[in-house]
Amino acid sequence: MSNPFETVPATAILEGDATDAYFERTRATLEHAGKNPRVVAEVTADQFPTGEFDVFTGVKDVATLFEGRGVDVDALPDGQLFDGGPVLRIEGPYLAFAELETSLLGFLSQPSGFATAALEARLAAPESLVLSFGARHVHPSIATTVERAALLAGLDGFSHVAAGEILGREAGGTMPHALMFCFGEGNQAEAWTAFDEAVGEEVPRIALVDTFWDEKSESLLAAETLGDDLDGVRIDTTSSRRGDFRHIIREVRWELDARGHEDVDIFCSGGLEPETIRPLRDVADGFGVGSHITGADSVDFSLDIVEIEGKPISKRGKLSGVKEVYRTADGGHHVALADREEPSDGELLLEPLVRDGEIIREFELADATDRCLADAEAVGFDRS
Ligand SMILES: O=P(O)(O)OC[C@H]1C[C@H](OP(=O)(O)OP(=O)(O)O)[C@H](O)[C@@H]1O
Repeated sequence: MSNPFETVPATAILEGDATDAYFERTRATLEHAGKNPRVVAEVTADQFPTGEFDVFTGVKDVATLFEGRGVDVDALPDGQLFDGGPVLRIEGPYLAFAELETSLLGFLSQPSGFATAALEARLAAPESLVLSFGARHVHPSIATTVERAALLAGLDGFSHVAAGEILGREAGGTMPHALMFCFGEGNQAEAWTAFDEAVGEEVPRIALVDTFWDEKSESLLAAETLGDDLDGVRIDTTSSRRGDFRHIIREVRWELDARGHEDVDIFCSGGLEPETIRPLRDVADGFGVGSHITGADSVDFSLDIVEIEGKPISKRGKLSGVKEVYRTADGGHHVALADREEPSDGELLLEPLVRDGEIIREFELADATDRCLADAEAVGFDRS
């Protein structure tokens, strides 16, 4: 079978078949009527600033989508934070891109949601190791999307191997409860020893210590078993057994230190949210975050024609006319009509992405991460 998982292939996306049926009917109707007006269309989430910022990403795939199409596209840089107004603008004959709307919005909406949630986790523990562990919660075909969004928001790593091969980054992680089960209760030391003997020396020795006995007992046994080979322990305590999770971590820290294991790090995972990470960041060394990122709401972008044959137009509730968005010196997000005076301290945010079908922007993930973290500071991104 050529498509055993029934996923939409890249060829269908590029050819405009990954579209809502009514766009095909729109093409048939406009061609029948001999209409193909020159338009300006804008992608927005909120017409006016709301005071809440989101991370913009997915624009690399949008550039690929529009390559070779006879239109001009401007967009925010990858990783830019935004709050209202256009994040992307298309100019050209409407039928040059009509069917692309569905994929265009999909490429932006879900990844921007992932990246915004990942930024929340990142800023909940700025000095800690924070890893993306949520690939298991999404369809395998978008695992790379999740992991790229996590890296863009500044997370330190991720778990999905195939995504790592695409992104050019080594996937990481610790060990699953399944490994402990296969050795059985009472044989935890055998499991950790076998792991230490079996995996490459570059792999951190982080023992999972919450499977059968309490976290302190298993942590001390792991330290006694692996000695200086032990890099850390992972505590993934099920919520029904957590109680005062911070106290558990402090107790494990105390008992490890009391026995000379100050170098053994403590990692936490399991249903972690920014509000649960913040109280742990001074007692734990790292966090694995999954469902907070993968369960993020998509950013509700829509594409609206705002000018047609040079004249402003909009549907009720939307704002007509070609706009620009600016980062102001006080970290604000200013939206204004493009033909009006720009704010004196405003930095224009929309930049050329595609010109007459040619991609004219480079995409370096590290640059996007730097931009994301710098802008988060500039705007005072705070979801606490
Ligand atoms: O989605 P989140 O809840 O934030 O966490 C994702 C973590 C937690 C989960 O633990 P388990 O479900 O116990 O899986 P495993 O036994 O494989 O560690 C698994 O280790 C993932 O890496």
